[in-house]
Formats: sequence, structure tokens, C-alpha cells
Amino acid sequence: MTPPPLEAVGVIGAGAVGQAVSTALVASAPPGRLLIASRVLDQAVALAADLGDMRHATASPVHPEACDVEGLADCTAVVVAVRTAFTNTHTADVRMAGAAANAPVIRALAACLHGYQGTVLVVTNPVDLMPRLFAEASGCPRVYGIGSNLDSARFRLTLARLLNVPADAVQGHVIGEHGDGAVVCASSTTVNGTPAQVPLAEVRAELRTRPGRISAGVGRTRSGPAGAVLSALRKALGLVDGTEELTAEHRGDWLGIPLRFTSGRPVACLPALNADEDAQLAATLTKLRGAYGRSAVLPHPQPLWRRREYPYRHPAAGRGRERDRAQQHRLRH
Ligand SMILES: NC(=O)c1ccc[n+]([C@@H]2O[C@H](COP(=O)([O-])OP(=O)(O)OC[C@H]3O[C@@H](n4cnc5c(N)ncnc54)[C@H](O)[C@@H]3O)[C@@H](O)[C@H]2O)c1
Repeated sequence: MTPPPLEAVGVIGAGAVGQAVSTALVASAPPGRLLIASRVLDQAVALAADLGDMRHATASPVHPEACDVEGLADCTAVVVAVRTAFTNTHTADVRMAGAAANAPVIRALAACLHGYQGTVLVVTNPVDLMPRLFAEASGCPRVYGIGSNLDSARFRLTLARLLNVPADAVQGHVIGEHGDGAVVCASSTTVNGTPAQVPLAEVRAELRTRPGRISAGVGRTRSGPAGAVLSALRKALGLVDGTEELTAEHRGDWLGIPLRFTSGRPVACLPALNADEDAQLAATLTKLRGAYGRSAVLPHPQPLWRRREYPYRHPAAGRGRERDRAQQHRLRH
């Protein structure tokens, strides 16, 4: 059966992850438009041009275009993959280090997309806090964070290697936080439907060190996160049914949790936990609540839309010259 058209998907952030997500969409998505916005419009224009070449070379049905964030309002889904420049000095909880730098940008993007009704997938770290911040600041009803599904994929791959079985024989989840508070649900993990012995220390070491090894080798983790975005997008848009571990609101907390998507509608399916896992998850929730409280109250040093270098308008502002210039730059193929 031919999949339904995607209409339009937006990507905010034309850096490593934004580029990988956009490339994967042009390579494999159903027909539709791919709208790319970034802090520097020229970067989005350049990425759209490069992907335009790819589209023509591969006869892809996906049309890449550059636009500003407001141009994403009609998209079916928006992927947020921005990162503010900051120096990360953390040796533990490294993803949490981005909270102070990224929270104001996430808030400003949420203001631009206020009331947006499509699906928002947030990749920006710390990814267990930023989706909540985006959801609360924008009022968007379908906001998810990417991270626990990537951890779960890495877990299944690692366990398959350690037990010498095919990766698709392994069923198991990593939940809680995409970070030091990740909970490996070992007690419910199976191989070919049979409970598995999970070498937890080795699995945890691999989850902790793998991203750093990838970054050390190729600069950034990008293809893995892009795969996690595409997998989540397909389910959230109802192109396929299945389970995806995403950061989402569950009983008043935001955490990485398996969501079972049927025709794009999610139902949370927390796996059965043993006493250790239950205690780990409780500790992670306490940590995330505290960290969210601190990032949610971070002051705006200056409203972003008042800064000259900031390319977006405040939603209440009139039609500005920046917007007109952005529209003139749009690439249509
Ligand atoms: N959740 C995950 O699994 C996962 C995996 C990898 C990376 N990440 C996170 O994804 C984010 C992006 O990573 P990256 O490697 O692509 O970073 P990057 O530095 O390569 O790219 C960031 C992009 O964001 C753009 N940007 C910055 N401020 C912006 C703004 N105000 N509006 C629009 N665009 C803006 C920059 O211009 C740049 O194009 C980071 O927070 C990173 O930690 C998450």
C-alpha cells in the first residue's frame, strides 16, 4: 500500500542532527515538503540547496525548502534540533549542562509556534526537560522528546552482541532519562520471548560511553539520533503502528516511557519493574522534577525577539522586514 503523503515536515536547526534528519527524510520519507529553519537563514538555504541536489539525483518525492520558524505553522510535524553555543564543562550528567543555554531558545521557539496542533519532536538536550518546557510554553498538545528510544535501540544492539543473538530477537526498554538517570528495564527484557540474563554493568557502561566514542570519532552523534527521529515520526504520524520510548507526560511527570502508537494515537505502556528498577525510576523522577523546576524559572537575559541577531518575530509583532527577507529566500523546487 502506498503510504499517505507527509504534506510537510519542519526541521528547526540545520546543524549536525538537523542535517542528518533532513537527509534521512529526503532519502526515505513519503512525498511531501521538508521545511528547514535555523538561526542563520543562509545555513538553512544552503542545506535546502544541498538536499535539492540529492532530491534530483535520487528522484526523491520530498521537496526541501528553507524558511523561517513561522513558516512551519502548517507542517504536520516539526523536529526541534537546535543547540545554543555554550562550553560544556560537565563530566557527569553532561546533557543536563545544556539546560541553561537551551531553555531560553526553546521558550522563544515555543512562543513562535504557540497553539501549533501538529506533532513536535524535540531532540535538543536535556531532552527530558526541553519537551516539557516547549509544551508548557507553546500549549502544543503533542510534544515528545527523542532519546529513550535511541537508548533502547543501543541497549538491544548491545545485549544482542553480548549474548550473541540477532538484535531483533531482543525486546526490552530503557526508560526514565536520556542521561545518567536512564533505567534499563532488565527484569522485563526477553530474547526470543524468553526472559534474558542482562549483564547490567556492561550494558550501562556501553550506554554511558557509546555517544562519547561516536563524537570522538566523527565529531557528533547524528545518524543514530536521526534514525530515532524518523522511527518516532512514522509512528506519531500514523504511517506505522508500534512502540517507541519517548519523553512524554505521564501522570504529571515527564519521562522517557514506551508509548504504543496506533494510527498515531499514543498509549503509555510502562513495563513491569522489579524493586531495584522501581527505586531507580523514582530517583530519576525526583531528579527530573528538580531540574525542570530550575530550568523553567531561568530568567530570559533579554527577550530573544528583541535581539537584532534573532531571526524570528514575536507572535504579536507586525510583519517585519526579516520575515519578508526570509520569504524571498525560500527555495522552491
Ligand atoms: N536527544 C538525543 O538523542 C540527541 C542526540 C544528539 C544530539 N542531541 C542534541 O541535539 C541538539 C542539536 O545537536 P547538533 O549536534 O545538531 O548541534 P549543532 O551545533 O550541530 O547544530 C545546532 C543548530 O541549531 C541552530 N540554532 C542555534 N540556535 C538556534 C535558534 N535560536 N533558532 C534556530 N536554530 C538555532 C544552529 O544554527 C545550528 O544549526 C543538541 O542539544 C544536542 O545535545 C540530542
